[in-house]
Amino acid sequence: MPTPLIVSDVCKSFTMHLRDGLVLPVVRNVNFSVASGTCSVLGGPSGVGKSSILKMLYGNYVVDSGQILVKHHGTIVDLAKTEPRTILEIRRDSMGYVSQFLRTVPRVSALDVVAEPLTMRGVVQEEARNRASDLLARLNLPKDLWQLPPATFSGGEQQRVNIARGFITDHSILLLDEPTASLDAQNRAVVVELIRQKKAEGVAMLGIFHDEEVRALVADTILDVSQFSPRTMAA
Ligand SMILES: Nc1ncnc2c1ncn2[C@@H]1O[C@H](COP(=O)(O)OP(=O)(O)OP(=O)(O)O)[C@@H](O)[C@H]1O
Repeated sequence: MPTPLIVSDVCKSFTMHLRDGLVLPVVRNVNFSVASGTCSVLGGPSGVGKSSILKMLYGNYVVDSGQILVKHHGTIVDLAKTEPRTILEIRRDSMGYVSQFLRTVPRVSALDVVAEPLTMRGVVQEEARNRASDLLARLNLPKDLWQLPPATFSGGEQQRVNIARGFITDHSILLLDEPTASLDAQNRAVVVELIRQKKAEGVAMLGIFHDEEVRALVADTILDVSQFSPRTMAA
């Protein structure tokens, strides 16, 4: 499959069980694909459903209907219908996600937080740590922080640990949820360079970037999510 991510006729609504089962439709008939070596950016106004789409694609939100086809171990899997065990396998081997905020684990050093996606896939610890060091250095995280757990790091430092953790793998699909939100100009430029490198390696990326300058530098396509919003359809 030259296109590792295809989203077909996906609909999603939220049911508010504490509000007498009120149903809030969020997106309808979502159709798009992301080709290898490209970065598509989800656009549209606040609340239109951009983050919800990323969360559906990562398997955090269940969809009402439609298909989310991902390339995994040489086959095509419909993530919308597959079992949780396969979703975890897809996350480990095929699809990465850089969230806006780092979920810290007590007592695990920043270096090992970054190295973990590789050790989980069987890379020996020394090599994984070397690759983690390269990325942390590239992202200008001070070396004296590498052995510390990131819980007390600043917002921008935590985000850089998170970016390093997301970019360390060779996943063929990468989802990016505002990876540059808390970064200064120097580190934003590093992230733009990392994204370009992933494109050259053939990775299919889908992201949310509110920073227009970064968006212009990385986006091959901008997908206006308003076209999938029942609210704008009704307006
Ligand atoms: N877990 C949830 N339960 C109920 N409603 C939700 C949930 N997650 C999102 N929503 C609603 O879905 C709509 C879309 O939210 P979403 O976060 O996807 O928008 P967005 O386009 O990413 O917004 P922003 O640019 O402000 O981050 C909003 O109206 C939001 O209130």
